[in-house]
Amino acid sequence: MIEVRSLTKTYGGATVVDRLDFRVEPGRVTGFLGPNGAGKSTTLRLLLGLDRPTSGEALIDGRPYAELADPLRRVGALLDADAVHGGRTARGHLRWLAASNGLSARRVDEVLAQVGLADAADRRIRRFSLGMRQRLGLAAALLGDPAALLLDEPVNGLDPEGIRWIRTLLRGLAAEGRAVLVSSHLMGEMAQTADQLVVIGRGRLLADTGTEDFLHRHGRRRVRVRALHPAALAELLRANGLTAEPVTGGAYDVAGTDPEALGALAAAHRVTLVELSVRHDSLEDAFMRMTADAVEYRAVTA
Ligand SMILES: Nc1ncnc2c1ncn2[C@@H]1O[C@H](COP(=O)(O)OP(=O)(O)OP(=O)(O)O)[C@@H](O)[C@H]1O
Repeated sequence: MIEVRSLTKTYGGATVVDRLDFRVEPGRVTGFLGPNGAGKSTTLRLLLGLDRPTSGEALIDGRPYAELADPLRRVGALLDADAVHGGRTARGHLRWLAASNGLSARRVDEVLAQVGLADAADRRIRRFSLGMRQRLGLAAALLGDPAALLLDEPVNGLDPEGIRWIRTLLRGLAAEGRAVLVSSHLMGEMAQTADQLVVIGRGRLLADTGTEDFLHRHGRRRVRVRALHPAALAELLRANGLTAEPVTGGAYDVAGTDPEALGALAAAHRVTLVELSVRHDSLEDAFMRMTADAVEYRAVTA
């Protein structure tokens, strides 16, 4: 199990990770989200013993990474897919990793097949596309058959087929009872992949909740309505004090009401509706709303 307790990291005077507490439970995919610079990579690096906490703890199975006797069997990680020697072949790279960690060479071919690289096993890594390097990084993470996985942006650079493949892989790994922590900027993807979301901003925990619950709490629910005569509808909404946002095609998204009430209102005023439906915010909308205050550098828009 992966756990951070009051984890804090400062660089110079800047607090990058600020008293962070969360756990990554087995059997679930936990999405690790936050704006650029929120501290996600730093947290993963602290968990993997690549940096030391200023205070607090980053634990794998109750111990700091450096104290694990057989780290590759406990936790697999993908931080930077380019951190490999380009002159090696995929098989050569994994064999070296297996040998230096006391793992069998047979396992190398298993993970190459698992990530779909069996046919490219003897090609030099420098000739690999980014997507292939991501797959190789995942193969390395899976080498020790670990109970926990820490993956930093694993879908970076993957095409839609690759993204779908990773989603299926991660869901399968969680279904096998592993704890999977995955950072990503692709909200649509996280909404489909993660059971749980840990959201941080400026190093602090903003949310640690189920994906459905997050959407329920931070996403808005609005009614999309479109009328045969948009001007008549706009006037009706205004006259009834309803907040309506115009969207494409002469439709409006209306807050603070439901389809039944809006339909009845339109009927009572003989406004003919041609569309009436409930719209839920996407995870991206909900995330943007909740992290708006925590964005370190917000783009200035005209
Ligand atoms: N070794 C370091 N020395 C000084 N500052 C650092 C160091 N590593 C990270 N930082 C700073 O810590 C902050 C958090 O960085 P981090 O990479 O953890 O964020 P992130 O959430 O992973 O961001 P992104 O989504 O952009 O990858 C940034 O402001 C970064 O500049």
